[in-house]
Amino acid sequence: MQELLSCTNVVFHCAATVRFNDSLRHAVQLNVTATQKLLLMASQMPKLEAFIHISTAFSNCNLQHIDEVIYPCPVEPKKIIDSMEWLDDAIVEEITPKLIRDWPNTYTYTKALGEMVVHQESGNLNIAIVRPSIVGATWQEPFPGWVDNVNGPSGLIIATGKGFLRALRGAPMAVADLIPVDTVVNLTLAVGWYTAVHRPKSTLIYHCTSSNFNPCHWGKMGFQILATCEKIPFERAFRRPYADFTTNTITTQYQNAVSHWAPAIIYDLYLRLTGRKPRMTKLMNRLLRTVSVLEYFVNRSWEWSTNNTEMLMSELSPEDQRVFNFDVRQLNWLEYIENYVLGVKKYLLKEDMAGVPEAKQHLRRLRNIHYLFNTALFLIAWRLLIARSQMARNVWLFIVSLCYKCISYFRASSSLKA
Ligand SMILES: CCCCCCCCCCCCCCCCCCCCCCCC(=O)SCCNC(=O)CCNC(=O)[C@H](O)C(C)(C)COP(=O)(O)OP(=O)(O)OC[C@H]1O[C@@H](n2cnc3c(N)ncnc32)[C@H](O)[C@@H]1OP(=O)(O)O
Ligand SMILES: NC(=O)C1=CN([C@@H]2O[C@H](COP(=O)(O)OP(=O)(O)OC[C@H]3O[C@@H](n4cnc5c(N)ncnc54)[C@H](OP(=O)(O)O)[C@@H]3O)[C@@H](O)[C@H]2O)C=CC1
Repeated sequence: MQELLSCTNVVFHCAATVRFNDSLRHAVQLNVTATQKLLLMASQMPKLEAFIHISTAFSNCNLQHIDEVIYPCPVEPKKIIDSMEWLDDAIVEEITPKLIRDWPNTYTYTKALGEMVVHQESGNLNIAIVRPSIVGATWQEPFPGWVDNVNGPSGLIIATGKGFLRALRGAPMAVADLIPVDTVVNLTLAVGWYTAVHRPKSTLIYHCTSSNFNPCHWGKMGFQILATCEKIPFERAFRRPYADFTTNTITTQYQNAVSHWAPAIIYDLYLRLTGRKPRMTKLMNRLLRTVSVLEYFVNRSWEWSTNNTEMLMSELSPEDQRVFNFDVRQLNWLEYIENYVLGVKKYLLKEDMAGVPEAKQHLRRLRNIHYLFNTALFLIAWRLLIARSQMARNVWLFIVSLCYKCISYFRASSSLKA
């Protein structure tokens, strides 16, 4: 502690819980109280030049247009921190929806409270806030596509590539504000430099977002994820990668029943019959729970103003602009997403490129099983229909007699030619 207090020049405060469904108590502890404690600690650092707080572009996701300001919270963070001291877990659980109001989860709500704490308790500290949007794999450094956790889209890319996720409630034309992790790091370092050297009079907020500079949509992103999974498939897929966006509750429920639950139940039945432990329904349950907490962000678009980020870019020397590049106007989304999917394959799934031919062969087998299964299903349905309906029987007789006549005609015409 003594060494930290006496030697630190710049604090980058990134630590947080990023789980959307964390209990309010835990999220407040990590994202609000810890921020307060770190500010207190920072105020005892004589050599401190800058304190950079990492928030999220979604800390005000209850608004549609977000400016580079700290918005007031309905209940003072201090009151929330105090109440966590004496309220028991059951009561905290009960009042959570009332406290978080139109924030979709405890994560975004407590990140907003964290910003307020920074604003109220910064004292004489030289502070800046960075708000990244949805952090994705690297764009350039140390190499394209590097990723090390399943947060954000990465987990859903795995689920899509392995053929588990077939439909997602989302708006294909909604803005997908993804930002590569190396861009976030570069911008954060540049903010550290600017804040320490230029010492702005007020706390500056930097939106580390892409849509203002180079917008991309979920439709385009989903399409490229599928195209890459087709070209370089993941190993041992459950089904062929195919997915689509659904737009209303009825189609979502239909897709969940037909494309998610039915295959999982059938597969588990097959596992049981072959003496193995069923696991697919459990996995599907977890996947759909994850989807349900993420889909809020795939159904809406936000606008972030980026004046401070643009100002920072113009303040850097040409050499620093190159070394600490955060200009996403140069980013090619299709190339980036392809590298992202390959990074997920390599660094998260630990799959080797040497296994690609076998993975492709596996997809061909899955396609044949799919055709066979659909044909069998159709024949069974047809057979049941014929047994029950006179009209279906008449149609069936008509088709059979038509086929018979065609065959007789071709036979007769070929024997005439001979
Ligand atoms: C025209 C063609 C169209 C084609 C369509 C194709 C569709 C293709 C798909 C496209 C992908 C689109 C992706 C959209 C994703 C949008 C993401 C938006 C995110 C907004 C971010 C806001 C920015 C931030 O500031 S926050 C940082 C992001 N935080 C997170 O992502 C955290 C998310 N995770 C959680 O909240 C929890 O972990 C939760 C709720 C998922 C599960 O919690 P639970 O308490 O049940 O258990 P855990 O112990 O936490 O985890 C259990 C288990 O799940 C794994 N897991 C965690 N997160 C994910 C994930 N995102 N995806 C998959 N799996 C996940 C976790 O690792 C655990 O696994 P174990 O094996 O048990 O360890
Ligand atoms: N991922 C995203 O899409 C976005 C993330 N952010 C923000 O970026 C920051 C980093 O997030 P991300 O890297 O995604 O999340 P991770 O969960 O990967 O990282 C969180 C970090 O916080 C540390 N941490 C958690 N709890 C504690 C604790 N009690 N004491 C000390 N350290 C702790 C973790 O340390 P350890 O590894 O030792 O557990 C880890 O290094 C967060 O502030 C998040 O709000 C903002 C926008 C988007």
